[in-house]
Amino acid sequence: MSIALHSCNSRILCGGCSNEFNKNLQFSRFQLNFRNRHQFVDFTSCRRLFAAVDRRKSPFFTICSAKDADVAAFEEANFSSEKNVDGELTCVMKFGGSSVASAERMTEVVHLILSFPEERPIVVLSAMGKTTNNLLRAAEKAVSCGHSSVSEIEELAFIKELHLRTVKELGIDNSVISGHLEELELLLNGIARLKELTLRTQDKLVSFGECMSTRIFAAYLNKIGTKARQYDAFDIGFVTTDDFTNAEILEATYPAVASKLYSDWTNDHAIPIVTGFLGKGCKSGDITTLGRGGSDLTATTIGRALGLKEIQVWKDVDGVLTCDPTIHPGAKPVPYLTFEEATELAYFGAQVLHPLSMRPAMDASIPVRVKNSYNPKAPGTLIARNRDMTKALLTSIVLKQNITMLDIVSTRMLGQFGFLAKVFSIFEDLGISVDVVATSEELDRVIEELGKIAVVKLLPHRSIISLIGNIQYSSLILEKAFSVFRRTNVNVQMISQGASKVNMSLIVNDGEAEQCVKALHYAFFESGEVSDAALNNGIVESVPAN
Ligand SMILES: Nc1ncnc2c1ncn2[C@@H]1O[C@H](COP(=O)(O)OP(=O)(O)O)[C@@H](O)[C@H]1O
Ligand SMILES: N[C@@H](CC(=O)OP(=O)(O)O)C(=O)O
Repeated sequence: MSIALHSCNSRILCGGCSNEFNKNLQFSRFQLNFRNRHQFVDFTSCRRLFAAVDRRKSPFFTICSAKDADVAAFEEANFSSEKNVDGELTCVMKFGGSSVASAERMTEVVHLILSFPEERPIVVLSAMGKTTNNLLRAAEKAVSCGHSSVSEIEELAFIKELHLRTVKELGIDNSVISGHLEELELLLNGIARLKELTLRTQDKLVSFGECMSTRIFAAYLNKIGTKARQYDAFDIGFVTTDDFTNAEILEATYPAVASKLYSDWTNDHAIPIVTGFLGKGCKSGDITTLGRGGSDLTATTIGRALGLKEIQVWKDVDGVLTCDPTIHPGAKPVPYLTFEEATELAYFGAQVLHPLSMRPAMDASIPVRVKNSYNPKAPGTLIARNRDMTKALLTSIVLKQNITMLDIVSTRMLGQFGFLAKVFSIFEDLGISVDVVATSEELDRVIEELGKIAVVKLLPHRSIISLIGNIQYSSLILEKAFSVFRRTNVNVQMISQGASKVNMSLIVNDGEAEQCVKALHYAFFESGEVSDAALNNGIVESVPAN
């Protein structure tokens, strides 16, 4: 006899089961619903599987599936009344630094969460306001100021004052963070004594931001009578590489995190409040961070781990916008994006999302909603696998400034093969990504090596303007873009369409870049001229439509 199990939106279906299995179903529903793999198992394996589920209380197993038709019939017959089981965790809500910058903001966010009674969220928080930046500045100062002056570091005083004031205003006991503040000062003292800040120490240091914001938030929820439980991501299974300041999340994270959060939730329904941005190095066992803005990635990782129905990232803007609002205040929200578009946008410099954050959501096909915690009624941006591209022309304009361009001209005979291979192998040997040479030391090493085979010209102070949109209409987009460049008298120095289906990048001088973005934005999103042209060409308008 064969048993078929199927996981679908937090439901486990069990075909051909004996009553014995049905008894276990309630329990296994939580344990088994986060893997999207399918596999048939026979009766004996299934029995063993459930026995193991019972023994370990925190298992993760492959989900098994019957043919769709069998599953549908079985679902109808057995579980039609159980589709929304009360009490399951439903979504992730991530709030960035700006959303939890003060006691007042935290209170608003708490009310916002409670205004969705149908949701049982896992909450991910960043550090309060600009705490991460302040911690980094404090550490820089500690390196040079001498240990006796650490207590005078302005940023340390600011961090202490902000957190103590918040705790006081929320009416919570100081003890939720006082130990962390003391430890933080001790760590800064250590840095000052050693006159050195390693990347490992830097990660430990910035972790205080998220560790404190989540403790304050959870304590406040508990104080007002909503059960909450604080988690440090590095203690619940977020395992990463040991690349301090830019660690990568390892696969083992998914089952571990799901297991921990589900079993705690099953035992006691307290809202999980998880630190964003942090992990634990797999070899070192030390605290790592996921790169700036990494809390978005924490949120999508949890969403995938638990197979939740939605991941919400709450920011201080009405969603992903047509360009950076600090460059052009006329930026408008983009209602829909694909994962691919959101990834390109983030990768090419839109600060609104972490560049790697879409990956887990994409893998598990979980929609990501970008919302404004200051304006919750705004619809925000919905990011999903597909959207209707027939109406999409240009989605967003992204600017990355202060780029150095390298002009590499071969000193060998024209047409000599292998030149490009050599160029790329130099980057590979140095372990440096071609388009992201981050530090000037890296650049010096690259130039030294390239200088052996080519004449290398450094062209600093350049900007990359990325046009994220529907490359199917690339000629129309470029025609419009170039007419803007011509009108504004700007010479484009390089253009790259690359393999991406959604992005075209252009390089201009830094000094001209912002003016270009504004003019492009006007042409594509404000003037209506693209719509006319598009209509003449038999296609439709530029997004967003509103
Ligand atoms: N295309 C864009 N759409 C929306 N915001 C953008 C865009 N480009 C840059 N930003 C900036 O990103 C900020 C939001 O991201 P971030 O500061 O990481 O938020 P949070 O800290 O709340 O997670 C906005 O305040 C805005 O200034
Ligand atoms: N606090 C970290 C992580 C983060 O994601 O922050 P935010 O959500 O405020 O961008 C940072 O500033 O990088």
